[in-house]
Amino acid sequence: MIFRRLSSPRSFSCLRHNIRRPLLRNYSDDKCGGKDGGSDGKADLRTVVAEQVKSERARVKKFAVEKANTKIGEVTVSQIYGGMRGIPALLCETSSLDPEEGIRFRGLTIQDLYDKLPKLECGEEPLPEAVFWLLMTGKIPSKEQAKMITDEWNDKAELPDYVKKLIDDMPTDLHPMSQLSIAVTSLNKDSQFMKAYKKGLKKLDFWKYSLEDTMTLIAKLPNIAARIYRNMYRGGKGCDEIDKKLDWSGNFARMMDYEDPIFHELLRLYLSIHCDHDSGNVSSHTTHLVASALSDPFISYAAGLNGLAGPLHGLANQEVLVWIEKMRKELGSENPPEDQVRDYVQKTLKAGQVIPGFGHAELRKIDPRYTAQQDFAKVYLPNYEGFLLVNTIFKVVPPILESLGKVKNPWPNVDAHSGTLLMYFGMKEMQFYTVLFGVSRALGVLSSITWHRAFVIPIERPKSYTTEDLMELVKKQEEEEQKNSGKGGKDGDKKADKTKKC
Ligand SMILES: CC(=O)SCCNC(=O)CCNC(=O)[C@H](O)C(C)(C)COP(=O)(O)OP(=O)(O)OC[C@H]1O[C@@H](n2cnc3c(N)ncnc32)[C@H](O)[C@@H]1OP(=O)(O)O
Ligand SMILES: O=C([O-])CC(=O)C(=O)O
Repeated sequence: MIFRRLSSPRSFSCLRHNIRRPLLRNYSDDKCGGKDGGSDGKADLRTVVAEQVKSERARVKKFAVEKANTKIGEVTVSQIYGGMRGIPALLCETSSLDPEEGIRFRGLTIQDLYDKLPKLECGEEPLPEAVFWLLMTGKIPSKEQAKMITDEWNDKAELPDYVKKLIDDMPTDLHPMSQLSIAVTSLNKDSQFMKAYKKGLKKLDFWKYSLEDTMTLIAKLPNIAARIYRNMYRGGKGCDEIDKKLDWSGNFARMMDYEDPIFHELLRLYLSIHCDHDSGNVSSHTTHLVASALSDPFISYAAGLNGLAGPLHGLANQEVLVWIEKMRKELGSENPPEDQVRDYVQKTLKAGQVIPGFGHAELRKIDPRYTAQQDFAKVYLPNYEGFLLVNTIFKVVPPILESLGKVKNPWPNVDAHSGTLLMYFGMKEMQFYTVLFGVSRALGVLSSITWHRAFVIPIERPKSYTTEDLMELVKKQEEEEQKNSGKGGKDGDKKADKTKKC
């Protein structure tokens, strides 16, 4: 799979051969983006969503009532002990994950994001603002609509003083994901959802106030994350003012002190592709679970961030670089040869550790988010030793994992690539990488909260069993089956006898 960037002449004339361009500021005049985004391509997000909520609510209600008793799956004991793989239990309007093909955002592949979403003038990467519009509405925004999102997020980006102080007072050796989660949690002081709820908000209006909190939260995320970054790695120095001519990613990059327009493009790509991965993954499911108790969007998303901070989930992008750096140190080379990398992989496995960035609980092929990043690297950093090493690892790891005979997916996931790209542009602080993932994930999980509230989905409360209860349940079921097959056997014998007589 090769993403548009490689074949697009625009990428060569505008960016690739002109790397020292000033910051990208304007929305492009090309044909990307359409009238599809809302009636005439001019309607604002709230109007478009309000129209959709009316019609979708009725459609979903009709379906859910008419098909209430239709079975769509069964649950086995192994699924209960095995992390609930494959149990069809969750709703996700914003994206769907096919194990072979990878993610689709509201039906669009990553390639479609390149082809269809509006971009900045001379920009190649999809704009996260446009991705957000897509996730919220299922429609492709016009440039004007994407710009409305940029403008609103820029207007709301300023942090309250108490949040600035809270971040500044945190120890700089506290993991940045913990800092992000704490800062986001503190924002719920001004949650519009909770304020309205306390006054007796009607269920059917829950979504409106969730959407308001969503816009406030996403707008402030770059400011929070960049402040954490500056405190931890720049001695608290640097700019925290929004440049209203820049987009969400451009401002985020600038506040972290990255001026290179190609890094801004990388951030647009990064923040677009990490946004959503259906709702079964830990961060999305956690956010949904907590939100189902009518916790406000700030604390629900903070809960999701805490899940993202685990090494088997989002923290894997940090772990990949930690692992690569250890390998380089031990092998004494920036780009060690294949046979040495192979030995190092074997050594990691023998030590009982996983190879970070490989494998997936749901995907069964190369993650298209990995491929999108690889294509970016092929254009902008083809000879970078870090990228060459990523390619060597890509060659070496899958056959080894396959040979173990137990790994269901030996291929790289999104985390196998992201850190190396950041490293190339000078972001060497690996601990920070998952923060970028977390900022992006807000786009998907917060859109989902709004839609789940529009559909008035109740509090999540699946049934759980003790092992004793489960054994008893299975025993009874087996007895029942035996009894039935016994009956079936007798009937069957009679039928067989009749056939003989005939
Ligand atoms: C954004 C994301 O969250 S993407 C995932 C990021 N995480 C990583 O990259 C960490 C490395 N990968 C892994 O640990 C796993 O592949 C996971 C957590 C992603 C998926 O886990 P599972 O669905 O349980 O994978 P699977 O069913 O293939 O596991 C079967 C066995 O293979 C092992 N395995 C799976 N992936 C790997 C790996 N990359 N390296 C070594 N062993 C692995 C599992 O640990 C398990 O071993 P066990 O039976 O001895 O316990
Ligand atoms: O889908 C998953 O389980 C993990 C993942 O890749 C993501 O959340 O982006």
